[in-house]
Amino acid sequence: MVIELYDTTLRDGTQGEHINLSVQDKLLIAERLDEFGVDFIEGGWPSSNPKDEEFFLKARKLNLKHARLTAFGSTARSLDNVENDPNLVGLVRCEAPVLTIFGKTWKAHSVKSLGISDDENAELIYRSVKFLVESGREVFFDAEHFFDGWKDNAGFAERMIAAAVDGGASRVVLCDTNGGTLPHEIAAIVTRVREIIGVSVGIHAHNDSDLAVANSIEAVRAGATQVQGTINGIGERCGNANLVSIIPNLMLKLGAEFSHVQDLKSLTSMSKFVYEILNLPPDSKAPFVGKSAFAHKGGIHVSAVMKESSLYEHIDPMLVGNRQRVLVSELAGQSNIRYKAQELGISLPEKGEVFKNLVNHVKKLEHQGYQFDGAEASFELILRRELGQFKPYFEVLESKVVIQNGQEIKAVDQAVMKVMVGDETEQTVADGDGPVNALDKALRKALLHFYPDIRMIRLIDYKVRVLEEKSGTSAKVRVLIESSDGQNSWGTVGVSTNIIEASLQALNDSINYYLFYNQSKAAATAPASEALNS
Ligand SMILES: CC(=O)SCCNC(=O)CCNC(=O)[C@H](O)C(C)(C)COP(=O)(O)OP(=O)(O)OC[C@H]1O[C@@H](n2cnc3c(N)ncnc32)[C@H](O)[C@@H]1OP(=O)(O)O
Ligand SMILES: CC(=O)C(=O)O
Repeated sequence: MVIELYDTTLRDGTQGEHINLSVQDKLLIAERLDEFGVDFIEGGWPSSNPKDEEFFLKARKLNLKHARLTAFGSTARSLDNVENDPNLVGLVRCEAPVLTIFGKTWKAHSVKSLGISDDENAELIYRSVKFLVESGREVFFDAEHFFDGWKDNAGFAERMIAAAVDGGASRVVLCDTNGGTLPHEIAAIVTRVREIIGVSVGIHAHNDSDLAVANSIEAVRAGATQVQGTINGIGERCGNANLVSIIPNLMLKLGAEFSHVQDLKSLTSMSKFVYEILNLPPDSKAPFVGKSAFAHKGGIHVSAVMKESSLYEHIDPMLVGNRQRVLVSELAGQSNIRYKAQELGISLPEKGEVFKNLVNHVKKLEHQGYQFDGAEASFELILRRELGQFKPYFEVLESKVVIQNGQEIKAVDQAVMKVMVGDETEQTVADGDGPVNALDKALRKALLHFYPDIRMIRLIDYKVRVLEEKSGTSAKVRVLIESSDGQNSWGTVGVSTNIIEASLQALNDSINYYLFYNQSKAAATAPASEALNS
């Protein structure tokens, strides 16, 4: 079965809260969708705003390999003015080869929203579609609220899609506009429509019941041959059906084919690309493409996955361009440690006390508040230290932070740091914007003389979590920091009742980790750590 992929990220996707795309953003996403193999790219509603107008103007220069650009709009506003309706005229003028218009197929909408009779609504749909078809375009009809409309008054709903087909629509796309329909209802209604209509049927589902992906798949199983949706499921309210999940489910589980999607290896990078353009953080829990989609934490799972991945993975992550990961935490068993060691290229004995000791050590530390699944670099240092492969590059002998309050002049905090490297000691003072910044600066300043490369390290994220809220200001805190050298990033952790001390632990690990890899690199040992590339 060959299914048409219709992407509406650039139209319905932008109806989602916090989503805003510039014309340039839209052009970039359109090119990427084409590269991936999407059949139809709905670029926007040309007459509804100047941005979409400009997009269609500029999109004429896109060199799309497979995809056909599609413009969206509504039926005419009035039967008196169909041929001069600004929205329909705008669709014709935008020069998109395919035009999709939506019309009312739920009687309540026709009556309450448009205030017209059944005959008038059917006529509005028929004449709007016909006008566009006569302009020489292919026209798809989005049957808005079709499932709610059909359940309320099937005769009305079916009459409206028949009017679209009479007008020349080549696809009737059944829309679950309010997203409240259940999968078994979708299957039954799509089956019924296929029996009575002479054109291909599509599905456009919204996710208000968290069922948009399931509903789209049910529609395909019932014979729909076009699937509409958005990348990462963005869209009005709870979003549209997520193509990033629909595509691999259809291809890998149902054996469906798409005309231009050859393989799915670029699915994960396409999802990330769209998040990047949207300036939104990727959803780590996203099925198929999220960072956690194939991340195993429980020891039982890891033990089995090491024997055979499919025991706890529904597909091979590489098929969609993702990868398997193993996390180390208080829920780990010896298998997790063995896996991480293998990943780091560390050879360990098959059996032995070392695993047991490490598991117990990690569990104890997590009980104290450490969290290693966000701080894999700190875990790696523990592992290597236990194996005698790592010795700290420096020792902090003394640290002191002076917090200044000033109302008239800008308050600047100051840190004093004394470190020992080999037999040498170094003492420095540094000012900072806040105590942690002062501490960070003082530590680097003290070490720079010994390790000039550490000037490359940047702190890119700093998170503090209070662990025992009931203890008030004497509560333990966990500090997680993410550092980067511009190419790689790594996470480290510190825990203490003193936020400065917790921060210093995390900073310590961060610098030690960097130095370890930098020196290994110098010694031509390729770093294999996941943490370094997370
Ligand atoms: C299910 C969907 O997602 S449909 C797409 C929804 N997307 C959007 O609305 C985004 C773009 N929309 C817009 O920019 C504006 O709403 C516009 C330009 C389309 C219209 O703006 P305005 O003329 O100011 O009208 P407004 O938005 O207040 O109301 C919508 C009008 O369209 C009418 N309308 C709604 N559906 C249809 C339809 N299928 N056919 C014809 N008219 C329709 C409404 O009845 C209402 O008309 P009224 O003002 O005479 O009551
Ligand atoms: C057309 C459309 O976007 C909908 O009915 O949801």
